[in-house]
Amino acid sequence: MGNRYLQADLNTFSVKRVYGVTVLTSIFSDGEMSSKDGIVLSATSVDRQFGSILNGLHISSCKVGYLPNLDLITAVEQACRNQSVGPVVLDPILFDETGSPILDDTAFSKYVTDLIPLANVITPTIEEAEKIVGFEITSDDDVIHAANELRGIGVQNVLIKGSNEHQGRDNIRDYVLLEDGDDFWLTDKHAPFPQPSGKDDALSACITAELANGQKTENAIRTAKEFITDATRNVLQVGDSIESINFWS
Ligand SMILES: Nc1ncnc2c1ncn2[C@@H]1O[C@H](COP(=O)(O)OP(=O)(O)OP(=O)(O)O)[C@@H](O)[C@H]1O
Ligand SMILES: Cc1ncc(COP(=O)(O)O)c(N)n1
Repeated sequence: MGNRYLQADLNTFSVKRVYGVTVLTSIFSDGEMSSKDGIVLSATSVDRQFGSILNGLHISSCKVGYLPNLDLITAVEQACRNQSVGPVVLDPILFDETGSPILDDTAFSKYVTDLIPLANVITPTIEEAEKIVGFEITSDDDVIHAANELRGIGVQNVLIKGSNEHQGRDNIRDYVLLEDGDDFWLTDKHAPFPQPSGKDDALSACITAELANGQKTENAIRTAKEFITDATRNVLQVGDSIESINFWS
């Protein structure tokens, strides 16, 4: 977890009146996933963290983010499969900030085969969806095809996040394919630069929080997107250097 990513999750949970607890997989500075200076925790540590939060807490839903190696994927997969963690929202982090893949082939294969099918909702970017389904996405039809392929892997609900690179300058459109086969696009005006950080984590964290609050998946996704829209329009200037989405919009 970079120093701001985890906080974006917890700030979102708090605003949504959900009590958040965490299992840390790693520690690194913002934007330094690719550096060798970060710390990747052991599977044993992750097991113990799960043990401690599951001892006495009822977990209503669970967000899974950065998992940089096979051992951590296996540890989290086992916990999600064997423990009572509620619906799983999987936010794949498959590339570091330089665009290099994070997982080696064995770990990636495990991720796709064993972790993705456990997800109630998966929220890849277009690049992450391309990596998982194994073909390039250059059109709306490709996005829809990729979402169906992800459903084919076993994930129940898919949200593929838009990208202005693929969709033009004005709008950004996320595509949603639900378990029952219903699908829709969530369209938003592309917010002007500079972009506040935290949108990625807040989107999946908000879906997770809404599921914990008992919302149906479609409502959880729609509410989360509205939350991102509002939070992106009202940039929060924290000190001199941090431009964050505004969780309290
Ligand atoms: N420029 C933008 N204007 C409005 N919404 C955006 C913009 N960029 C991304 N979003 C929305 O934010 C959500 C998260 O998308 P994504 O993970 O691609 O963002 P990101 O730019 O990587 O986020 P961040 O760097 O802030 O964590 C999606 O719902 C996406 O549509
Ligand atoms: C631990 C971690 N690393 C990277 C990102 C992606 O962030 P962004 O969407 O800003 O690239 C993230 N959400 N969490």
